[in-house]
Amino acid sequence: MKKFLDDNFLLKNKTAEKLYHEYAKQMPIIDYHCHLSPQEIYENKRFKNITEAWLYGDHYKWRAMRANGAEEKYVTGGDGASDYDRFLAWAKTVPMTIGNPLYHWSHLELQRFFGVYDLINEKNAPAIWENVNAQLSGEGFAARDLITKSGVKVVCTTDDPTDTLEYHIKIKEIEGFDCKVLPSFRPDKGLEINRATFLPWVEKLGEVAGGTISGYDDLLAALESRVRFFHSVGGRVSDHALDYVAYAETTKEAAAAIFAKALKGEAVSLEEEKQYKTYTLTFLGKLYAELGWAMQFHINAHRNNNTRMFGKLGPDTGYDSINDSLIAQPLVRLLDALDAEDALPKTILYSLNPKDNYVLGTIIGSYQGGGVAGKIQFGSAWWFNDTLDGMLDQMKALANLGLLSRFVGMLTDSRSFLSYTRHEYFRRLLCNLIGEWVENGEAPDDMELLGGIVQAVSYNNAKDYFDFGL
Ligand SMILES: O=C[C@H](O)[C@@H](O)[C@@H](O)[C@H](O)C(=O)O
Repeated sequence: MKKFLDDNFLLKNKTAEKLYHEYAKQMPIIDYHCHLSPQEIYENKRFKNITEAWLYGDHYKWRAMRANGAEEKYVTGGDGASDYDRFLAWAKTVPMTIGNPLYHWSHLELQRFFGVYDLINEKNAPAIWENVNAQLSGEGFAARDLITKSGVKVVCTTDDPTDTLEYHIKIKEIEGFDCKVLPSFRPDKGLEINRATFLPWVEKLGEVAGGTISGYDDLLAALESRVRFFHSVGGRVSDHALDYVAYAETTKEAAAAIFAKALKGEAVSLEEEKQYKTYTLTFLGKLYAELGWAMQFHINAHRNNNTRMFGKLGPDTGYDSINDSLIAQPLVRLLDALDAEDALPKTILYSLNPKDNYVLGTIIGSYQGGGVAGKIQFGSAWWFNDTLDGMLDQMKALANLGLLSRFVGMLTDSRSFLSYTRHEYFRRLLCNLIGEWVENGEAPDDMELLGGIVQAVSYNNAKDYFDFGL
């Protein structure tokens, strides 16, 4: 029987072991999509205990704790629940997460950052609490230490166009911090024309862009000015949550008329919403292409399902799920509208629904070119799919349909500074997948070729693909 979480964790043959230990393991990390706070990075946040580091913002853990019957006060705090109470509730939950990546991630994080090899459970909780907190209170466990220890060379945070990016600018001045912290342009609030957040956001955009937005031309000019500002601070990626993919034939005049209706507080139909989103997103896509950015589409999330809890806790609190909208036709038409003008930027397509794996894996082949290897990417298994099965399915679909060798690889998409072990998790799976091909005679035992591909998918492809200036 294989020992739990040993050096050859997830590596089931000698070739896989060789590929991981001699090629993947030492590669740095480019985490091109996450939700870390640039302020916490700049201020070099210290964590008062493992609860703050683990449970203050991780809705993956929150979902598991709720499913395990933990009272909400132990999940998201409040009602007098102490940090130790919350940690103990998590420690009681972990053994019940067998089969969920949380079980592996939690133990990997204890091992890699704190040298703790105890199983996480109620019995060991007091000792883990004491040991880890003692380390967190010492040197080497502040936010930037955890990034540096993990070999991270780029962190792309997720930022609203109205953000001042003050912390990204300040971080550039920090001596000796060998990691770029770059903003990602996330203009969802400016696309979601039918949400309550839209008009307040337009007003704020006008303020930061230096002029009242009284029409669609003003909006587009303001969006462009913010894209160029993000670019000036080092931003090279955008990110769009397309909970459904909108496409509708339209014109600038039609989009402008729809925007004018919204400004007046008039109802905008779904068809009009699609027209507004289509024109605005293609406007942005052309700008991304001009600037050499990579455009990310995160598709088919079904968000904030629990109205009662959304009212209490807000978004990204563990009440989301997978959407099952049909994406092929609108997505092809959106991408083709840009490509038709030779203005399709580098694009990374993620869907939360694995039913879309072969749809995305084939759509990307329709728009490759421009002399850019892997220009259009099938993005890594995302959120509910960054599991062993989900990541394997995505990589196998990409290998079957496109070029796994040109994949820009994993990201954490996390709000926790301890999540970099997700890259190790991914790399082990990648090495085992390729190792099995070799052991089965489906790939040559050519370690120069395969080791090169492993290092490319682990780091070098992302280094070449994104214009991060590495
Ligand atoms: O892995 C989970 C993610 O952090 C999830 O919360 C994000 O994907 C967020 O909803 C987004 O749209 O960027």
